Amino acid sequence: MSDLKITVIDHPLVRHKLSLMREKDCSTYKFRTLTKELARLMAYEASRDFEIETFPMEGWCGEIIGEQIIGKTATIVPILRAGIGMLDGVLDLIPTAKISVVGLQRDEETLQPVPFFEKFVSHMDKRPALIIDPMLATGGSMVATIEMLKKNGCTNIKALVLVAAPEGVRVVNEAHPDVTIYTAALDSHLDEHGYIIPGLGDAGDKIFGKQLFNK
Ligand SMILES: O=P(O)(O)OC[C@H]1O[C@H](OP(=O)(O)OP(=O)(O)O)[C@H](O)[C@@H]1O
Ligand SMILES: O=c1cc[nH]c(=O)[nH]1
Ligand SMILES: [Mg+2]
Repeated sequence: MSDLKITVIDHPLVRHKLSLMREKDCSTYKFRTLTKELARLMAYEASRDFEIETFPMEGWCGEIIGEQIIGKTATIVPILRAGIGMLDGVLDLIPTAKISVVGLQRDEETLQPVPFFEKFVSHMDKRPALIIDPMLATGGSMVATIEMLKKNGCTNIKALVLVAAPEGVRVVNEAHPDVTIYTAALDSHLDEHGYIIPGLGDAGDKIFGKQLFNK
């Protein structure tokens, strides 16, 4: 696995919270709360390399040197549905961020992502983009999202996922080596249905409540 390009955020708080999410009977409320808390911690790490510039400012004791993040504010890109669960956590840290939305539904038979929605904010070429989705399984949904972002001019793209499968990381690395992936855990493998093992199960269903039927 050492050939995979991925940053595992193995902070004790992250490891503890992720284990709580793996519990068999984790409630929707608890799962949703932990998703938000983890997203907040991950956003802290993923924004570590945002560039800073200095500027003169008036402080209480006279002129001082202030610091500010350079350039246009980031756009957060939740992948519908499950990515919405991470949105508030990232916004806690980057409250001025703009939000672009991508809708993809993984076909349960073919495991291919089926696009159903996209809406991007202005100046995508000038903003860092932070894609959020709890699960990176085969990598199909992430690659499709990155392609949509690049088509709209994005050049600075990061992906934040709670759990990643090695198979999917490899697919994203090969298709888009410029994209940095952050995860709370790099798990073992995918099962025959494309679920991450040990993973979290169906993250969308756990955040929103189980779907009545699948289309
Ligand atoms: O890496 P992949 O194999 O593409 O799988 C990962 C995708 O599958 C899940 O979404 P799903 O399509 O189940 O939609 P949901 O968010 O509505 O549950 C998950 O949230 C990712 O978007
Ligand atoms: O393990 C997985 C794979 C795809 N989508 C999920 O919600 N979980
Ligand atoms: Mg789902």
